Amino acid sequence: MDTSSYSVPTMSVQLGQYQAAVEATLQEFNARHFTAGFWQKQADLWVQDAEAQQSVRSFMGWLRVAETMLPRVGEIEEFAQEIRAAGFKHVVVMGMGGSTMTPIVFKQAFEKSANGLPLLVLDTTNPGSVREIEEAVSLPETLFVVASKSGTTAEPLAFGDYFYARLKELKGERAGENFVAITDPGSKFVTQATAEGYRRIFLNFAEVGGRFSALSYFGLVPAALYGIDIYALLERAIAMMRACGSEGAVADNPGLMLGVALGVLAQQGRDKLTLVVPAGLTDLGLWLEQLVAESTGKEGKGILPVAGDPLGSPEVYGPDRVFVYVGYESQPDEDNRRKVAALQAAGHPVIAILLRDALDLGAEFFRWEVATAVASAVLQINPFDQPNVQAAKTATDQLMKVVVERGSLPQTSAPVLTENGLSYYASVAGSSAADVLRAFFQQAGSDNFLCIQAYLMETPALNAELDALRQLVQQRLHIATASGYGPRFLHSTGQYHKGGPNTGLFLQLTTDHAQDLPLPGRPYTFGTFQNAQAAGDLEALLSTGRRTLRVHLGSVGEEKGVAQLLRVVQDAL
Ligand SMILES: O=P(O)(O)OC[C@H]1O[C@H](O)[C@H](O)[C@@H](O)[C@@H]1O
Repeated sequence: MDTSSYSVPTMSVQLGQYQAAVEATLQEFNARHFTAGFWQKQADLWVQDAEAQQSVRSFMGWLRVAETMLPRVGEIEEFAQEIRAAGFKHVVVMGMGGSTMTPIVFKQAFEKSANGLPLLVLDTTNPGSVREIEEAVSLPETLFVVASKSGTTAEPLAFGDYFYARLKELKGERAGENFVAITDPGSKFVTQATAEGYRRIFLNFAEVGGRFSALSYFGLVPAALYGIDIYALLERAIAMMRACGSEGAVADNPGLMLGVALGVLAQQGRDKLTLVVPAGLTDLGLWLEQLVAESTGKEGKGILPVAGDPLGSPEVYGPDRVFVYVGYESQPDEDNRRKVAALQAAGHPVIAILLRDALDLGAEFFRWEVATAVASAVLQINPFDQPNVQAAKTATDQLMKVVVERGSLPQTSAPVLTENGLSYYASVAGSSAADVLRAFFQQAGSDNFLCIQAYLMETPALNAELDALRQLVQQRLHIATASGYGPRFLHSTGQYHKGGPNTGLFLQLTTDHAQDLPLPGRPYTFGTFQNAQAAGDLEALLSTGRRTLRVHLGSVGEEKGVAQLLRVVQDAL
């Protein structure tokens, strides 16, 4: 294959006063032949402890996975053809974190091609969202792709069991025809999928970690089913590999440049990677959040990707930002570009990447994977583990044990206040909801961020309300804001929240789930599972000394409850 005809997407890096510091680190890295060591998986570039070094070495399979996958394109495309020929009309990919982020990006960035199948992604335990997917498809004509590297993650197993039981009611012993697994060789899930007669099991690669798996079966199987030219995606990724030094010394390594810039900026306090994208690329933010936050957010260090923050004028930003614009060469995207230019003129560091078309995402996945690993070397941390994600999972597991034994979640401590049906749980107090919120937000320092954690059903209306809440906080407090739906963010930015610097204010939103959904074979519902995940994470946040406020919307209703909260925040700030 000749990929030499592909150039990689352009990137401009304007660092202002940080130029000299970034150049000094680049020179130092080049002087010690960092790129050569990187491709040789030299683990002491990141960590010095022998066990941690072993872990680093064992998760670097992503470096060459695009090359490994290229000869397998035919096999994946034949499979997609088989699915179309069998009469399937929909594809639902189910999983968490790295196992579903790439299909989410593809679905938004690409138009479904004429021979592709409509694609939906399920990555939440919210009963309303599960029901929404069930109602959007014709079950017998739907292919369910259960994607889990470890094969032990609770959510994908629950999704698989739920839809398998539904299909069994409709097709009896032939239910497995509608199911495909993507998992690691030898995972427990291989045994289950085999026993249940899954149509196909794609075995991925143990040495490719979840958030670095975009260019493996996890990204490529859904892409091919959706009708994307996966050969072209890989060709562009391989062009980027070469530009990043996979075949020997290179002069301007775009992954090294980006990674050193982000790492050095974070060290200098510019640790909020604020992403600016046109409408068709907003979900790239979800992918980047997972890659960057989960890889770097540990040991009190890290880079926080801020996606979906309303883009303001320079005066609303503190000196904790680096702005990264990712857009299309051919799209003017005037409003964003004008604002980014103003930010640059005001002295903020700005990095801009221009894609020719959506297939360039193949190259960008690889650039960002390299950059994340390089930034982690600057910060001297292991990019491939996620120790604090486990803490929340363990707390949730404990709570679920209680649910199994006693039939319901244990009582939490009493709220500090209940007003108009909303209950407030916090370490700060007040005689009204506005007082509680004021006290909560008064804790914010200038380099802090607000993180909204919504264990609710994602809808366009709720998204708009959460955006309005973020905008209000940004305008009144001039701090970064982030927002995520639980449990999705638990497998992504959740690592940074508990393992990164203690600069977050966490606003958790939960509800009673008036319309719940039973989980087959388990003595609990999706709603209880989701609430246990919220409670488990709250415990993990508190145990690492994080400042939290949980607002339980009870039976007020999700959109109505958040609208009410927004009005209280307006009064409070
Ligand atoms: O693919 P799985 O093994 O099911 O893992 C899904 C996700 O779960 C974990 O929480 C990790 O933190 C993520 O990095 C991972 O992508």
